[in-house]
Amino acid sequence: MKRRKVVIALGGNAIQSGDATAEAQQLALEKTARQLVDFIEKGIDIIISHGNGPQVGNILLQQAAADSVKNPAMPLDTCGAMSQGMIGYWMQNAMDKVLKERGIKKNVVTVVTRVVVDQNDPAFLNPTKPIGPFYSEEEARQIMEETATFFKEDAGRGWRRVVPSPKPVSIREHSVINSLIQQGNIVIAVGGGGIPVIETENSLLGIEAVIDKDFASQKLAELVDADALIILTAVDNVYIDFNKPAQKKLADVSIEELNVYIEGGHFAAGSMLPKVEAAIKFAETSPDRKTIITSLDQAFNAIEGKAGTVVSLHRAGVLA
Ligand SMILES: Nc1ncnc2c1ncn2[C@@H]1O[C@H](COP(=O)(O)OP(=O)(O)O)[C@@H](O)[C@H]1O
Ligand SMILES: NC(=O)OP(=O)(O)O
Repeated sequence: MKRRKVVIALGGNAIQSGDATAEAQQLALEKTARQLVDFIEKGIDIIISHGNGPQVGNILLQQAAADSVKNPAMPLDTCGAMSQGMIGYWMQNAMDKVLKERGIKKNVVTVVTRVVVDQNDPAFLNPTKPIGPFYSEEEARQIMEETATFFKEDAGRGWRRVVPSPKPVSIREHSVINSLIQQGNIVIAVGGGGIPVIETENSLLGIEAVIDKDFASQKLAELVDADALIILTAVDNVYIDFNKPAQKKLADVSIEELNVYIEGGHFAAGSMLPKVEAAIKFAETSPDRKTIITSLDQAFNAIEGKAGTVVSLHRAGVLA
C-alpha cells in the first residue's frame, strides 16, 4: 500500500507565543513535536515546514545592532538561512526527544532550502510581509522617518516592519527532500518560506525578501506529490464572519465555495487569506489532494476527519 505523505506547515504559535527567548521557543517546539509524532505513529510520512517572521526580524535587528567593519550586518536572505538553521536545530532536538520517549527510531533532518522567485515579482515594489517585534504606531512612524524601512499595521495586533514577499516559483531542493522522505526520514524544509533566490545565468543569487511559508509549503507539497497539505495555526477552523455574532465554522468546503467567501472578504489579508489561497492552490491540482487548516491541538483529529477545515475540489472528505 502507498504510504501517505503530508506537508505540515507550522504557524507562529507552534514556535513562539510572546516569549522570544531560546528556552521558551524550544519548550513550545517540544509541545509541537508531541503532536507531530502522532502522525509518525500512524505511519504517515511528514515534511515539516515553519514560519520565521518573528525570528528573522529579530535576527535582522541583532545584525543592525552589531554592525561594524569587523562584524558587518548580514543581509535578509542570509538572516533567513540563519532562521532555518536555528529553528530546524530546535525542531530536530524536540522531535528526537519525543521519538525516543515513544521508542521510535527515525532520523530527523533539516534541509537548508532555497526557493526561486521571479525578480520581476510585483511584490518587490510593495512590501507586505510583517517580520520581527510589534511596535506602537508612534514608534513605527519614528523608525520609518529615521531609517529606510517600512512598517504596517498587522491584523489589529500592532505595527511591524514589512518586507517584500514574492511568490515561490520553484524549490531547488525538492528532489533531495523527496529522497530523504522515501528513505524513511523526517524532513524539516522550506523553513521561513525558504531562502529567496533568483536565477542568474550561472548561479543562484540570494535576494532580500521573506516568502510566505504557506505558499512555499503548498509549492513543496505539489513538487513532492504529497497527499495532503496541513496548515496549522492558532484556530481550529476557518470561519466566515470571523469574530462576528454570525461567525460560522467551515468544515468540509469546496474550492468553489471558498472562492465565493474570498470575494465576500471573509479572510483577513496577511493572516487567514494566504492560508486559504495556498489551500486552494494545492487542492485544485488534483481531486486526490486536500488541504486541512486547523490548530496544532486538533491536527491529529483533523486527519481522522474529526476536526479542522478540509479544502478539496469537490468536498471530497478527509485523508484518513
Ligand atoms: N476567517 C477567519 N477564520 C479563522 N481565522 C481567521 C480568519 N480571519 C483571520 N483569522 C485569524 O488568522 C489567524 C492566523 O493567521 P496568523 O496568525 O498570521 O498565522 P500563523 O499561524 O501562520 O502565524 C488566526 O489565528 C485568526 O486569528
Ligand atoms: N515566512 C513566514 O511566512 O513566516 P510567518 O509565518 O512567521 O509569518
